[in-house]
Amino acid sequence: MKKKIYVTRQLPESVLSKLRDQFEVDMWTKEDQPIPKDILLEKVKGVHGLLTMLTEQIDSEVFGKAKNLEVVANLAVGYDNIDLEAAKKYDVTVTNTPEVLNETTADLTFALLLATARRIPEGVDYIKENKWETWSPLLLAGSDVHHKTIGIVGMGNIGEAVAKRATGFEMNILYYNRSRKEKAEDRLGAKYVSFDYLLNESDFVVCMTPLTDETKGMFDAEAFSKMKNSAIFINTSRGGVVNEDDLYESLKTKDIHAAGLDVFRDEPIHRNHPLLELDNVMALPHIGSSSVETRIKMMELAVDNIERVLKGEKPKTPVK
Ligand SMILES: NC(=O)C1=CN([C@@H]2O[C@H](COP(=O)(O)OP(=O)(O)OC[C@H]3O[C@@H](n4cnc5c(N)ncnc54)[C@H](O)[C@@H]3O)[C@@H](O)[C@H]2O)C=CC1
Ligand SMILES: O=C(O)C(=O)CO
Repeated sequence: MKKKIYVTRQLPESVLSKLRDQFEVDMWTKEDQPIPKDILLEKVKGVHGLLTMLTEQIDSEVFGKAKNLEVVANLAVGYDNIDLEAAKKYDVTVTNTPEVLNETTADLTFALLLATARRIPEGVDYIKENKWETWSPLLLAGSDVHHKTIGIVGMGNIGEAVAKRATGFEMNILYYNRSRKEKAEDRLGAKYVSFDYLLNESDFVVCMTPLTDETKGMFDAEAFSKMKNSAIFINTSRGGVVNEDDLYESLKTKDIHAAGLDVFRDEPIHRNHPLLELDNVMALPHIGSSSVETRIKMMELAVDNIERVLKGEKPKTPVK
């Protein structure tokens, strides 16, 4: 009997065909919507492999129902949606998709930084709304990026790729990380500093940490109050690292200058969310790694991980 795999969102057949040859594959296909929890809890019964999106909470309830489960392959590098303790308890391997998305996510992070600093969306709207009457000296004047100080919180794979882009803009690079990254310092000229120093000194504060118990809400009123009034905050990691009420207050009172956000505590962010009312917020719908090439690489890696585990081999990218 073939082992069973359940995929929680419709993925291209070109990627899944590799699995279909060897396993029985079923998939949630409804209108590109996340699978409702009650259906997921039914579907996982009897499956050996689960290919999940970051929209699913894979918690002890799911593990408890999935008696045959051997592997959860998450289509993301972040795995805060998966209860690792429960996975361990039920002896299930968890895999993610690191590295293949580094450059693409760093591109988007830097694009968001540039767009927020130089007010690009406002410029686009200005023309579309037929407001442009003449060139004027301070029309939509933004903040410079080149030669400014960027502070990267979480100097991991993507943090380093962001720093690499900052070198092209001849920026002064500060970073704060759980541990010092001496190789990155040598290669990128980045300086390891304390969290407080980074907040005090940076013109751009970029968050690139995973969401963990430690990082949850680390960007709160106290952190924002330490930033310059001219500081721009960029978050492409996870919304949960930010206290969104505190961010709103800091932006509203111009305690910090602006924010570029790709991620939110609750996704999709509600259209009436106060942050979206602010002119100094640029919001994107969690598209950091979203280029066709990279998303396909992520899918291929997730498929490869599932295949390996179900064949009794070591996966390429297990979550440790
Ligand atoms: N917006 C998007 O579409 C995307 C978002 N992400 C997010 O970015 C995160 C980072 O991804 P990678 O760079 O691949 O991960 P990584 O594991 O290579 O890097 C994370 C870094 O954060 C550091 N870190 C962890 N806890 C910390 C703390 N409390 N204080 C300071 N530093 C801490 C780690 O030491 C590590 O260097 C992912 O976990 C994910 O949540 C990743 C890809 C796309
Ligand atoms: O990989 C992740 O963690 C994402 O957020 C989407 O690529």
